[in-house]
Amino acid sequence: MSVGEVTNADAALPPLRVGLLGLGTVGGGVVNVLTRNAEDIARRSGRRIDVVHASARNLGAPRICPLNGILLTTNPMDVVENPNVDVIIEVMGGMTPASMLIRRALELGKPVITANKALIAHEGNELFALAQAKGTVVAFEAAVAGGIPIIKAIREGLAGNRIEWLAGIINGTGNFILTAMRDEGRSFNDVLAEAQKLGYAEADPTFDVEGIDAAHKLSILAAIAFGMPLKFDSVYTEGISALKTEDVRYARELGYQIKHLGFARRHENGVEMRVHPTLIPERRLLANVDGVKNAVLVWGDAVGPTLYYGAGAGADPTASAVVADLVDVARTLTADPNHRVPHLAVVPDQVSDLPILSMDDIQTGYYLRLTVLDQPGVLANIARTLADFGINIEAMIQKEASDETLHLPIVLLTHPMREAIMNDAIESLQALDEVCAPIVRLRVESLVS
Ligand SMILES: NC(=O)C1=CN([C@@H]2O[C@H](COP(=O)(O)OP(=O)(O)OC[C@H]3O[C@@H](n4cnc5c(N)ncnc54)[C@H](O)[C@@H]3O)[C@@H](O)[C@H]2O)C=CC1
Ligand SMILES: N[C@@H](CC=O)C(=O)O
Ligand code: NA
Repeated sequence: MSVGEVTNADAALPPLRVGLLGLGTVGGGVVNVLTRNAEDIARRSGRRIDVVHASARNLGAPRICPLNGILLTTNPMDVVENPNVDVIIEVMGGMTPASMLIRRALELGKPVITANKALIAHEGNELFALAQAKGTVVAFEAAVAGGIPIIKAIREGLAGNRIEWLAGIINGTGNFILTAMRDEGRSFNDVLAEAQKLGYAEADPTFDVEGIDAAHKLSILAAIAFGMPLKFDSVYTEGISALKTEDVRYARELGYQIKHLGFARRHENGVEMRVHPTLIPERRLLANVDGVKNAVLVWGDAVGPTLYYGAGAGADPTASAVVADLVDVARTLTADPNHRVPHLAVVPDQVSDLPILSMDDIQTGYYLRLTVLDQPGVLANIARTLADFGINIEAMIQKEASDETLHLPIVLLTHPMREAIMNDAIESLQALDEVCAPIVRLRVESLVS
């Protein structure tokens, strides 16, 4: 028998029959990967995996994948209810009707694989409990950082560690936009349109550019890293839409890249969770993650830092994660449900609610850009105001006034300080007579390797 043949696997078990909800970027990618790699996948699963039934809104729409042998419908519930479907893959997106369809599948005892981070972030706690009660599973590797196997890495590969913190570039569209704006000088809207064409963006791209998608993903990462329930509503969220190209330029002059970063850290008194544009020293690996690539840095007490890098969006990379979940499901379908890897990395009765720290209590360095009147004493006033709050300046650049208004930009980096104190300091700086435009504030992360 040649290496590619799967005679034994075929003989051992009947094919696993998959119902696919959604035939867009990810759904199409799943069919392509399952078709292209059918033999390898069967050898790993011990059986063939066939998509037998699929739903889409418009059956006449152009597809990126072949549809031979797949029964098609516009009604996703037909797929869920089909007794000849063993496993459901939900790659439609959105809350409704995805939530109702997944719940029905779980009620029927069918394992569900989903790429829907919005749904997991909002309803994961309930969905996991339902799956548990029905002796089945919700798998969601594709929901965080696309093709990077980060859920598996944290839940299984790092299971011996106390995870202290993690930091990640976890929105491919946002990173694609920031990179193209920086390297090609293209406009925000132009690059966003390209990300949409390439299938990277969410159906509502506000989710990408306002940080909501990254917040969904961060809440999932924090839950599995710290063994706590999903708490999407507690993630402090800022996007990239307000970011100015001059700040990207000034940050580079100071030796930093600006990335949209998600950060979660466990402290003695609670957990910090935030996503926002962040200055990262350019020598760090995370600062050099460009385009649609994502990366997640996880710090475990035993292993130290580990870094996971790869495509954060796109058809085949996301399908890679969905199909990996499918192989996991195929391998464990007949296993005792209590022997499966728990949804949130700890056994269900050990999931413990942890308090979430207010942004006032977090501590980072800051980048401030002040627009000031070009007159004597302005620098001294700024330095004195910051000193009044105990804030040290680490670096500064002062530019020429760019026009006859004599307004000039002053850019500062500060040492780490509590956010509440920095807020008060910014209010005082803003009140100075010489400061003539709203102060721009960005956060600086020096913790990341
Ligand atoms: N595109 C990407 O790179 C990634 C996407 N995801 C997630 O995967 C999911 C799917 O994303 P895409 O494939 O990009 O979306 P898409 O818009 O390309 O495809 C969605 C598919 O679902 C169908 N659909 C949507 N709503 C429906 C409804 N109410 N009834 C019947 N069919 C419906 C559409 O007809 C289409 O076939 C989303 O949850 C998204 O957040 C996750 C990781 C990466
Ligand atoms: N829109 C998302 C898709 C993957 O999760 C992104 O750009 O990261
Ligand atoms: Na992933």
